[in-house]
Amino acid sequence: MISMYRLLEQINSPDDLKALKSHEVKLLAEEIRRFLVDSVSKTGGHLASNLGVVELTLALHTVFDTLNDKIVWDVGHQSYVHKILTDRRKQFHTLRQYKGISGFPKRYESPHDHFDTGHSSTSISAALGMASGRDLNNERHSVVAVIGDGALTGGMAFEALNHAGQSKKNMIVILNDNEMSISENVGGLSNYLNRIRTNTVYSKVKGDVEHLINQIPGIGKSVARTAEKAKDCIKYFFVPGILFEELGFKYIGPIDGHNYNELCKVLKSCKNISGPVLIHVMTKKGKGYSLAEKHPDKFHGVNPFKIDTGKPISSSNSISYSDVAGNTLVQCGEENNKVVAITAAMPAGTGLTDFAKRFPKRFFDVGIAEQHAVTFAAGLAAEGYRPFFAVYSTFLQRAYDQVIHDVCLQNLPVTFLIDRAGLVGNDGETHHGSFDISFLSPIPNLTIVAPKDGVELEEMIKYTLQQNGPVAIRYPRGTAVTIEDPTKNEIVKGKGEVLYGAGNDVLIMAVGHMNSSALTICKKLEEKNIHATLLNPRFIKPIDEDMIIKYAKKHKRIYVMEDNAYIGGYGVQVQGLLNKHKIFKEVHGISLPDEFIEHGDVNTLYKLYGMDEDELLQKIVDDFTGKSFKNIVITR
Ligand SMILES: Cc1ncc(C[n+]2csc(CCOP(=O)(O)OP(=O)(O)O)c2C)c(N)n1
Ligand SMILES: CC(=O)[C@@H](O)[C@H](O)COP(=O)(O)O
Ligand SMILES: [Mg+2]
Repeated sequence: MISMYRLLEQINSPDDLKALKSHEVKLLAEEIRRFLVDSVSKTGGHLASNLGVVELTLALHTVFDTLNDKIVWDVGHQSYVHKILTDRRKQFHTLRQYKGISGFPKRYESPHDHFDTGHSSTSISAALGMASGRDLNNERHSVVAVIGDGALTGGMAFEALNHAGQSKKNMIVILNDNEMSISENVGGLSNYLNRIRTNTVYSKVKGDVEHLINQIPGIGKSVARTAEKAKDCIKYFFVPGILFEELGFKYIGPIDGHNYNELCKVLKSCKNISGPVLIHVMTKKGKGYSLAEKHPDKFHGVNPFKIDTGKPISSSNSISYSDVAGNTLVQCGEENNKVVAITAAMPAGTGLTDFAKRFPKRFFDVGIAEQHAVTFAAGLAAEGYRPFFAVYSTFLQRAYDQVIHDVCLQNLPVTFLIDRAGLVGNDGETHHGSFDISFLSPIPNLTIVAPKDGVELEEMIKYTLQQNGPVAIRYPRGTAVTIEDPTKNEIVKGKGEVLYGAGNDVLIMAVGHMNSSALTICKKLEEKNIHATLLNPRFIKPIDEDMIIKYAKKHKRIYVMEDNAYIGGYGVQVQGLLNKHKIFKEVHGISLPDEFIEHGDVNTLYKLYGMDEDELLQKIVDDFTGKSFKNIVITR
């Protein structure tokens, strides 16, 4: 039987690709698209972006030798074809699984991966650094950054373009323009690129200028005639890519990003151009799989799905924490017209789609620009609005100074809806929200809360509107659980709650959604005649000193469970409090170790780091029955 991947099976390295004739490469492109859809439909991952870069990646690996030439993939979610062509096709069924290949470039994974990515807009900076290092070493290889139109909206990208244009280093920036970020791309740059794509830049501006001049009473007509004569300078100023040319780049494009032969021709010629070159390629996100072409946003990041219908294999009607946040924000927006919502190019992922539809004037998608988003929110707050910036924990890391300098220092009422706090799973090291408690806790004026479930998340969002300062609310990726709450306490600043109280043996303090498994553990301990108390801190900051001291004094063993790094986490803060009150008891931190956590499904990772129910229960029981008890923070 003829294999579906007759050509692809011959490709075990880029040298095998270079041996193909161009008509064979076109057939190979079709096989790669079939392989991508088939494989990602089983594993999940980033599909549409990779379908859009098949010919581009083939051309790159035809023209360059990536054992010597260096390619940096911005975000890196579109590097699957690169991985398939560089010795990882056979492991592709392990994509993003624990101990499988990563969904992003990883230097540890292959000599063809020259820079790890995952967060957007870093590629041009990294490539310029690599080009500068090359020149200092008197080497001569090529350095290429592949950046999408979405990633180009990130401030870092402009910082790098600015520097590269002036430094005149030999490097190539390939702008992969598919008019999409995760959702529709936004911003003036995106409009500019679209004008280039549709070649209306010059005619649009010429018309605007003439209209403007003719408006000038009296002299307008003669000036218009002068301007007519000067049209060359207008034309020059608005020819495609002039923005990049003015920054010091040689602009090439726009070219068809699906025409392999044209791409090879352009790349070959650009290899020898001195100074920085920007090649503007136009591609279609999702190309070759009609459902992804029609819905590139829905097929940006997918769970395993049925190829014929595009429907997820395991569909659930469960409500996610992001849904709860978005729904609550719509409620708040109905009642308070000062409520505004901000996203940095992640409206769907952060649950803001409904708010955007309901309050288009009070919804802002700033592009992949978290730093700008935070200070933009501060500006809105200074004008009397109540901004909610919904952002993944890991991406908020990029805007740390803006949180301190522009929001908290001025004590402005901005609320950070910190989604994906804790382990996110398959995206791995670059995407886990492992550090937000550690990096936010030292900031004065900032209130930090962690709801135990979806109900409390809703209450906490509403609570922030009664506050006048900045608040950070952290919650995880995934289904919003509901924990029966015996006390049903209202939210009081700086106050936690007792979720389970059965005795003085074990005190567990669980941060946020960790309360769900902590409650199960307490009940199982009871069956083993070990009497536990469970506290839900609710407030990471201000910490509930009275509650902690009161219960710490009474209990023999103290455990803090948090899906945050141990260092700078809540557990360390509790230990500090006990020491301050001269309560010399050890606080056992059930936290993330001082390591970057690899990719894999969340349950596997929690088990690996001793944070799942069974592991934890056993450890506490061992502790009580005298078996040696390692401090739970794992150091491998
Ligand atoms: C700092 C940061 N913010 C947000 C994201 C989430 N994110 C991943 S891909 C993406 C859109 C990228 O669009 P583009 O660069 O055009 O690539 P395409 O998927 O269109 O190929 C976003 C917003 C991220 N990876 N990094
Ligand atoms: C590549 C990227 O950064 C995003 O697509 C991210 O993978 C989305 O994560 P979620 O799947 O948690 O929304
Ligand atoms: Mg794009």
